[in-house]
Amino acid sequence: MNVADAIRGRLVVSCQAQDSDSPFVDTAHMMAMASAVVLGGAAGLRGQGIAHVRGMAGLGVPVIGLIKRDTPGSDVYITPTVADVTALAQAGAQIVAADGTARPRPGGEKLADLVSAAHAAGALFMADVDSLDAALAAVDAGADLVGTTLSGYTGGPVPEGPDIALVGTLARRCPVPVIAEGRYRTRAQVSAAFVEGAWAVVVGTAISDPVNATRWFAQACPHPTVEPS
Ligand SMILES: CC(=O)N[C@H](C=O)[C@@H](O)[C@H](O)[C@H](O)COP(=O)(O)O
Repeated sequence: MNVADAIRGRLVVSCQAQDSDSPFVDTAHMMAMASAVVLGGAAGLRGQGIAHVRGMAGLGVPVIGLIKRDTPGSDVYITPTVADVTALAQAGAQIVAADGTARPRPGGEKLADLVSAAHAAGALFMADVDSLDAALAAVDAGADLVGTTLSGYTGGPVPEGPDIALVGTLARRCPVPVIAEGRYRTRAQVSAAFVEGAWAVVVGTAISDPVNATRWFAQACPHPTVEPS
């Protein structure tokens, strides 16, 4: 079975430490989290950074790897460069995810350069997009999968819920698997994405980030939470 087929119709869990002071920055702690979600039925993992990707690659399910890094003069922060793509594939990511928006990349590199680097290293390429236009351009550049990961994050306020409508639009217009990702918090949202044609759904924060998930619940309480400094 190829890697894309292994996640078809199934849940992928993104295991990322969103806060620099999260205990899950530590690779051993993150491997405990990743092992737990595999035990619970995650058919794939999405991981950030070489150390975490290398660890997750030993857990027996496909890994979507990315590197988040700020780059001077560019808004692109998910796997900005060709070198990042190669390093992730060499660390064991069978799918490398990178920013697939129309925003200029650092160093003038093109999306097609990143796709070629992934393929040269034996990995598939997932374009994290924010729109139909970006998805179509990514497919033209050779992307193997497109994800709605960056919808809501490239301008204006970040919406509360996932962009399920974009999943449907991409599924109808793109000849590659469409991965629903970004702000999936409930089982109903996951089911709705599959109805719209999602190939797989990625859930992150709601499952694997207890720091931010705790904040959501704490904010619903009548007394404000004072977070430890
Ligand atoms: C926008 C961006 O940088 N998204 C990142 C992509 O890898 C992660 O921070 C998200 O946690 C991931 O996409 C899963 O989404 P959610 O945690 O909402 O389920």
